[in-house]
Amino acid sequence: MAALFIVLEGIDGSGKTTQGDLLWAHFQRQGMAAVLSPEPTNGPVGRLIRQALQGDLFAYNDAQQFEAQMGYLFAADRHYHLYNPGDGVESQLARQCHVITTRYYFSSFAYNCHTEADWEFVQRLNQSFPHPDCVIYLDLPVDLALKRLGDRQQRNDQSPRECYEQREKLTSVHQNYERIFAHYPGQCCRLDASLSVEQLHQAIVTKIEEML
Ligand SMILES: Nc1ncnc2c1ncn2[C@@H]1O[C@H](COP(=O)(O)OP(=O)(O)OP(=O)(O)O)[C@@H](O)[C@H]1O
Ligand SMILES: Cc1cn([C@H]2C[C@H](O)[C@@H](COP(=O)(O)O)O2)c(=O)[nH]c1=O
Repeated sequence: MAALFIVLEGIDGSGKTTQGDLLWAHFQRQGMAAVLSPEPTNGPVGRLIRQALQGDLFAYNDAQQFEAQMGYLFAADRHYHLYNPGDGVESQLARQCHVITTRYYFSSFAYNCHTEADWEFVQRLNQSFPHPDCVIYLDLPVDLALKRLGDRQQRNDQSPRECYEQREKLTSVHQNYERIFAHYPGQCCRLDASLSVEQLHQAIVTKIEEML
């Protein structure tokens, strides 16, 4: 059985981390090797991205210039994510280890594109990267996402709020996801992310087990 490259996508607060952790634990219980491998990564470019998202880095006044810079950085981080010899996706799959990533190039289209020129630009930056075996889109209404992010922020008031976690941006991101998945040719599964944690986990496991 070939190892799977599985992507979880969705707006901030949709439950990607929660579901990724549960799917990883499911694989472990089944005696299958699996790794959680999020984007942005914890590699050098990923750490730079985190600084930028927390507003600590660039002094762009123009939002489009900021997004173009982020598009380059995310593509560079994705190359590292896929091909770094230590724990890159390619080497994990070669070791028969499933890879569960929260976010992939879909997020670059969703978050870093505002014009048709942006879509073409992000397409060029990511065109050489492989499609995953399956992308699971956790579809959550923006209002519910904002509530969850607020609740999470109250519980972990140490974690800085990131620049994209606000209504107007997440509304635009949600619309971009609709466009992406209306045309995506690969294996894709859209799930209602407002389901309970356990219901959503079971739906994901059912989808993945169809592929094993
Ligand atoms: N199905 C669910 N029902 C209710 N709350 C949930 C559900 N899934 C996750 N949550 C809660 O919502 C918040 C966001 O979840 P999580 O961190 O998994 O989302 P995320 O998509 O990884 O977010 P981000 O993209 O911001 O990292 C957390 O506080 C989590 O406990
Ligand atoms: C991969 C990727 C991510 N982003 C944005 C989306 C999020 O707001 C942040 C951090 O991601 P997290 O899941 O909240 O940890 O990064 C992006 O703009 N473009 C991308 O390609």
